[in-house]
Amino acid sequence: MQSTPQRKPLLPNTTKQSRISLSAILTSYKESGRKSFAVLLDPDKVGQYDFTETVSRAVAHQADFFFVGGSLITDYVQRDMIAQIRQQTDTPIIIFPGNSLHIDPSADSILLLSLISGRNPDLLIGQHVIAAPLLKRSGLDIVSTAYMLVDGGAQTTVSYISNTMPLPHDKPGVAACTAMAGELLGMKLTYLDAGSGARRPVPAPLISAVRQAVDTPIVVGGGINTGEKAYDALQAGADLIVVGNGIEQNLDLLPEIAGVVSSFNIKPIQNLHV
Ligand SMILES: CC(C)=CCC/C(C)=C/CC/C(C)=C/CC/C(C)=C/COP(=O)(O)OP(=O)(O)O
Ligand SMILES: O=P(O)(O)OC[C@@H](O)CO
Ligand SMILES: [Mg+2]
Repeated sequence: MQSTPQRKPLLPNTTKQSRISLSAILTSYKESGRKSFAVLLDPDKVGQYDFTETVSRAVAHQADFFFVGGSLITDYVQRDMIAQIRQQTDTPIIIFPGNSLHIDPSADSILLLSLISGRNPDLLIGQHVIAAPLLKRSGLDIVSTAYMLVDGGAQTTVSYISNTMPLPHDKPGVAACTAMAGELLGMKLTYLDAGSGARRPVPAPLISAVRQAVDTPIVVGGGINTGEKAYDALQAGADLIVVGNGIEQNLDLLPEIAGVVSSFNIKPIQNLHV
């Protein structure tokens, strides 16, 4: 019998290994009670504000992560943006993708979002099938994420683009069951998002209900544009908060957010008497 000749793969397997595991970092932070914050940089808005200034201020105020992404990306700037952040800092860069076109191996991690609050099969599994071979080769740290949109008081870009209905903001039980399903399906992070620029952020009772329902780290974003809103989300059980528009519009929000986050991280002084 003739043996089939072994074909050489057209492309070599990637040798790049991501330097981080975001879910391991967030899980260990959660276990030690440490809270963190990420600054969201939208490649579509790069010409609209001084992006390098935002990065250096975020670094000065010890932002834990940079999220890079948007529902739409209308120009080829994402890669340059990542390179620019790398020039300024070692802070991990996480892609927050709107679709499979946004995969870029030059980042550290990518949130593999499955939009489990909606019933759009393309965003539950379709994009993932298309992206799987590229993701496998990318060397990126891939973070399986239960992504849930929560009604933030107005139509947001994400709910329009995703053609999905967000979870009702006053039904914490529905949110808790949805988050539980995501965790049982093996997703490593739970992300509650009121949508970028939301009029009202994810309500505290809804965050608390999800906190009680799952053990995964919880990320909360959308409409966090004051220190008080950041405090409320963290106090209700968020492990990581994500701030985009608020910082784009007002850099002075950065020290405020950083102050709130670190107030949760200051441990009470131990009793030193023996
Ligand atoms: C399979 C891969 C690689 C990705 C799947 C991607 C999925 C399922 C995305 C879910 C739906 C979606 C469109 C998410 C986008 C989230 C995001 C990056 C929001 C950032 O805010 P913008 O929506 O750009 O807000 P602005 O209106 O403020 O620009
Ligand atoms: O732009 P903002 O309103 O901060 O929202 C960011 C949010 O989409 C991240 O979850
Ligand atoms: Mg955008």
